[in-house]
Amino acid sequence: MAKLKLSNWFNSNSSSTSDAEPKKSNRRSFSLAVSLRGNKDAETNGSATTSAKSLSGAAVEPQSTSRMIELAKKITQDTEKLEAYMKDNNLPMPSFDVDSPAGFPKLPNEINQSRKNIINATKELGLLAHGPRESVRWAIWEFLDVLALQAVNHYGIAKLFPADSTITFTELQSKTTLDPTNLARLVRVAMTNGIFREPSPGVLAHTAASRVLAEDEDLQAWVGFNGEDIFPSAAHVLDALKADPEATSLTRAGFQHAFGTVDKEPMFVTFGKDPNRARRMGKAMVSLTGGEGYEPAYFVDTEIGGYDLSDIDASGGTFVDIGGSHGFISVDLAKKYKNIKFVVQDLPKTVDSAPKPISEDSQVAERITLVAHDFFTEQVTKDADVYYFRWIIHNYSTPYAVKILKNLIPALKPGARIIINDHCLLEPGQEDPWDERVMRRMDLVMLTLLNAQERSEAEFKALFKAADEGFVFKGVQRAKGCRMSVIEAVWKPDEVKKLEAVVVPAVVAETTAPVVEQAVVTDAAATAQDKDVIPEASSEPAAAAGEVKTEEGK
Ligand SMILES: C[S@@+](CC[C@H](N)C(=O)[O-])C[C@H]1O[C@@H](n2cnc3c(N)ncnc32)[C@H](O)[C@@H]1O
Repeated sequence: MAKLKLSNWFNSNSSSTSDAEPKKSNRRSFSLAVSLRGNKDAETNGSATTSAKSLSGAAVEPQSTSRMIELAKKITQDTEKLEAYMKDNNLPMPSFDVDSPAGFPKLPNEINQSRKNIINATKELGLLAHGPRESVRWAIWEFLDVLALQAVNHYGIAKLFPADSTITFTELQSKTTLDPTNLARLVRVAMTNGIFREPSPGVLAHTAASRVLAEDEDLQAWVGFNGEDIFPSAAHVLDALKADPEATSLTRAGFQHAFGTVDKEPMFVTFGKDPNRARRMGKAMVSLTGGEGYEPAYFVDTEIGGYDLSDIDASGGTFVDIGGSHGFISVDLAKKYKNIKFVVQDLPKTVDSAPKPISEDSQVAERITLVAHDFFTEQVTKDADVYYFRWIIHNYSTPYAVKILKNLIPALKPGARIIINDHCLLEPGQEDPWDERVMRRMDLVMLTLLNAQERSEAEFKALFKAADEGFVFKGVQRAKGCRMSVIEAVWKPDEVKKLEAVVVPAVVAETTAPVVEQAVVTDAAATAQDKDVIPEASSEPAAAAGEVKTEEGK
């Protein structure tokens, strides 16, 4: 196998870039380079160059039928399977009609797989039918779909007329500040995505999609947060990357460049000053976590692959839900496990606004304690059995994430488990294509808003190692159908002492993992040079607003 030096990759990449600014060692590039090297090796092995490839990059067996026909057949087979299931179970067929259901019911795994196959194969077939040049030409116009949906949602157009009636554009515009022409232009683009229809010229009617947008407040918040907070921020990511190629600062992401807050405050602080915006983001998160692949049951319910806490239950142990919001995961866990004690930690405002009691079931409520705690300070709940982070670590670039883990150490007893519940990225092409699209887009959302990131298993492993060698990485597990993974380490400070006693030969193995780990250790060491210094403690008002205080208010 040909050996490729990382430096060659960086050089060849940088020579092809049009931006001439000097390139600093980019912390994220190490893991990317590892992926690139892996793919390149596969290609030089010859396997990938001799046969056709699927959209995910997997080699497709050479066949007499073309890839297009193969995909078309697959679409037919899987659609027939889905339709047969729907008919057999007296379920309504998917349709754009206004009275069609807003989504599918929970489908058996096999049928849901057919549904995913249809989504993936139609995407791939569409790209092939467009051809490369046309695909690229029109891919960049997807922002105009976003623009139309952003405007439709902003003006609440779907809510302006009843689902079972029609309205003329002229009448509709009298209910908005838009003029009829501009209203029609925006709505007609949304119509190309199945949102509204125009049964006769100048007359608007609902579809199932416009109706659900009118009815589902969490979905409105999701579209609003994405359209009005993330979309403008995304348009400024290039500015952010040019100014700070390392992209680790919480106050220099695309968000700050878009909203004029560079070096002033992290996004959560901005939101903390604007209750409407903060509320919209909160509701958007409800919409996301209620969506397919993110349901809490995937962590709680062991029958569908959830995490087993029965040994902690048997010993009446303690589970700490750090940044646990209003404790909904702990409530669900407390219903299942009757002996575990739960501590839900969050910032003071969040703790104060939690429902009281936290559950109607007193056996559940009496075992859950809510505590105001800032995870950028030393952990206050000592000797617990599990320290759990759900949707927390992906909000932070490596220097911050390392700091959060380090803050646990004074509280940890040997054997304590640290569980991160986040996306865990696979190598490109190994994920279901639909899931991969969602997860990789989420990675860019993290970059856009927070200069943060989703991580691979190697990156999580390196994160724990950079925090302390006493965190022994246990691995990653993931329930089928869930996009989130459970990433686990165990605190074993004695292992470090044992390791220190062993003389390690000075041989650098040619595996990829140490390259990534090296990169992250460098991260931690470089922290002190950052203008965005990791705080020792995050005090009010920054902490109350959901984020960290940094040097000079940055
Ligand atoms: C993305 S939400 C995740 C909430 C919950 N774990 C879940 O799975 O939905 C991030 C949570 O972290 C909390 N948070 C943000 N900064 C914090 C800090 N410095 N210390 C403690 N909690 C914090 C927020 O208030 C919020 O509840």
